[in-house]
Amino acid sequence: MILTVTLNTALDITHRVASLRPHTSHRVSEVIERPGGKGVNVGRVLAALGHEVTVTGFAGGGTGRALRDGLAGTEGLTDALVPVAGATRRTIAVVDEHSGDTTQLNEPGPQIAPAEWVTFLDRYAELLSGASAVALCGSLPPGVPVGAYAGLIRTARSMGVPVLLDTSGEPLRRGVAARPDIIKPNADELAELTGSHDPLRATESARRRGAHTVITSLGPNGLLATTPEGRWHATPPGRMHGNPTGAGDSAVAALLSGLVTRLPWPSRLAHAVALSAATVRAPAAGEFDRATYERLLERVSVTTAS
Ligand SMILES: O=P(O)(O)OC[C@@]1(O)O[C@H](CO)[C@@H](O)[C@@H]1O
Repeated sequence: MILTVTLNTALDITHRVASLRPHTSHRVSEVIERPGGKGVNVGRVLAALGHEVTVTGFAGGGTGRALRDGLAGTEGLTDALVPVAGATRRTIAVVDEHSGDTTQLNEPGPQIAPAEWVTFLDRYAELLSGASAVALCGSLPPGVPVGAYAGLIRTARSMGVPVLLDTSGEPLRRGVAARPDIIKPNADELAELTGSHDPLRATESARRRGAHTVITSLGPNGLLATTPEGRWHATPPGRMHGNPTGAGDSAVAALLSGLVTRLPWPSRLAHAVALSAATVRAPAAGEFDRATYERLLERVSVTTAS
């Protein structure tokens, strides 16, 4: 089983508008509501790829109920979310159909009480004992200590479970110092972590700080991977138009899938780029267009980076 952790789960609302203009009102042409938060999206994609996956983190209130209802019945996915008194947040993605741009509004999330955090830690250790890999994903809700991911990484490492971290800011900085197996920042998050805007230098700096492998997402330009076995740049054949929300989560799903099935790095990266691009073609995060995924897989270019 692959375990994904989303401490700040979300009910993702996607609104489509003809053209987004500040200071005006808009008619929404379509509303999509889906269970979300980065690790939840990773879990949904992994389940669609045929993996057994367990999602944990927190869920509460009416939004938490809607999120859990949305997960129920997903084949291969087990809901091990810890109930909390506060309400799960909503995140709003507004897709501008004219420009193709997406604007994201992410609420902060519910206050997590100290006792709820302790309950989560117990559940996490229990779940890890049956996990082949774990992904720690997304922002932290209020009340969760800023060093939370560092502690979760240390627990996973002490139990011999490979751990991937996908977060930003101070939680990323502290998490990296706990030596995760893989981090997957985007170029801005990596620059913030290392102070360097040169992606190759920045990945080396992140590795010196503790990350074993750094997979940097370069948006439409693919992925740059710096691993103990080598460095690669994987690029899609062309630019995809659609909703990019969740594209990074699909890359994480492919990296975990490649990790547990022991795919060589170049193939892992090809899957990650193709799946990511296929997610842009789907209406919401946590979903992908299978035909696009299969078509692109043959056409992703993976070259050695120097
Ligand atoms: O606020 P966070 O935790 O950083 O990101 C949350 C979020 O924007 O990320 C996903 C897309 O990656 C969405 O499903 C989700 O709502």
